Amino acid sequence: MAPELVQAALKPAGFTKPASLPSRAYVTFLAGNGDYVKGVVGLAKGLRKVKTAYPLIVAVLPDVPEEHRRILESQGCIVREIEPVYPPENQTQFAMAYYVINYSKLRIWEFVEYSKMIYLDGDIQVYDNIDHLFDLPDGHFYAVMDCFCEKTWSHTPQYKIGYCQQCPDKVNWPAEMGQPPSLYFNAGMFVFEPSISTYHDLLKTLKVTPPTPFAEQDFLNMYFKDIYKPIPLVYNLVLAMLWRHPENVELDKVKVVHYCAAGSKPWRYTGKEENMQREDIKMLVEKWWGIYNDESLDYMKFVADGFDAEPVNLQSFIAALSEAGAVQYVTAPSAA
Ligand SMILES: O=c1ccn([C@@H]2O[C@H](COP(=O)(O)OP(=O)(O)O)[C@@H](O)[C@H]2O)c(=O)[nH]1
Ligand SMILES: OC[C@H]1O[C@H](O[C@@H]2[C@@H](O)[C@H](O)[C@@H](O)[C@H](O)[C@@H]2O)[C@H](O)[C@@H](O)[C@H]1O
Ligand SMILES: [Mn+2]
Repeated sequence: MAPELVQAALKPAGFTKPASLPSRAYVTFLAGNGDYVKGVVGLAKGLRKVKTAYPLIVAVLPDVPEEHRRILESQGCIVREIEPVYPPENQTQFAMAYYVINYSKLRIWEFVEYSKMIYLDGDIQVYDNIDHLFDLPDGHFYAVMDCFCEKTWSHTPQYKIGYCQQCPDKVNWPAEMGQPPSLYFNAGMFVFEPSISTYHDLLKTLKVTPPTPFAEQDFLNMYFKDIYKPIPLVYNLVLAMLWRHPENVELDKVKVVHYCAAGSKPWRYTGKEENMQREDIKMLVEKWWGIYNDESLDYMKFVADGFDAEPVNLQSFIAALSEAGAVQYVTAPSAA
């Protein structure tokens, strides 16, 4: 079989990459037995639609039921159970009470079989291929800058004076308040390098860090402050930007949408909350459902379609693999 067919057949139809390629993967986090599993299924199908070359790992807490794990595996995800991570005893009022479970995201630094990973919240959708982010130089923490203008920030000095890093010239940071806040990222999407030493240091540092309203997002911003590098907003559109900083948004260029605004989770969307009747919000929610409901993106269908298109004689296929110098391939589920 022609080598180019071998390559085509090896595209994202569930084959792991030869050991020689750097091991990279997308990773998301799932907790509870509720409806966030729909978000993760949507994410897996969205990554498949944009033809990512990498798998999607789902770090699940023990409370994620077997049935949800099976659903994710049937969508080509690699499911890995993690233990919860709790912050030190505290009286903190988290911006959202459930944020306390988000510290468990820290376990993904332990996934050292991968040299580089892109973390994506389960309420994120990827509409354009972003695999090129894996090629960003090592040694930094890449993420998109957040916005401080939503009520969820009303506890902060910047909110109180109307300062936001998205428009730093609108309200100047008063000298009497010292230095303006360091650049602050949204922790719903980031590019990072798993490392056992960083993992242990994260957990050790957490033990002595009083929790704050944005939980692990605040903690990660503090921890990675010196190596944080902002990446363009197209890689994580925090929906509030649409009404808080429309001048910073070119919606047709956005590659990743983060459905984090109150009422915007597509699988729970009612349209009743503030801003949820906006045309752009309704379009983005519909776009998310279009992928979630697209059966051609279901893993088994996608793989079957991929092979049906080229009736492949398995023996000649394996012979062609060895001809092409390919190492022993093992089929492994992947979101791709
Ligand atoms: O009940 C929950 C709450 C949160 N999450 C995970 O934790 C992430 C962060 O929570 P969320 O996205 O709701 O925070 P937001 O970005 O909306 O502040 C989610 O995307 C999910 O991946 C989950 O799996 N189950
Ligand atoms: O646990 C804290 C969470 O903090 C962040 O969500 C916030 C933040 O984006 C605010 O800026 C918005 O105002 C707010 O709506 C939104 O929920 C992350 O998206 C999420 O992954 C997680 O880290
Ligand atoms: Mn989120």
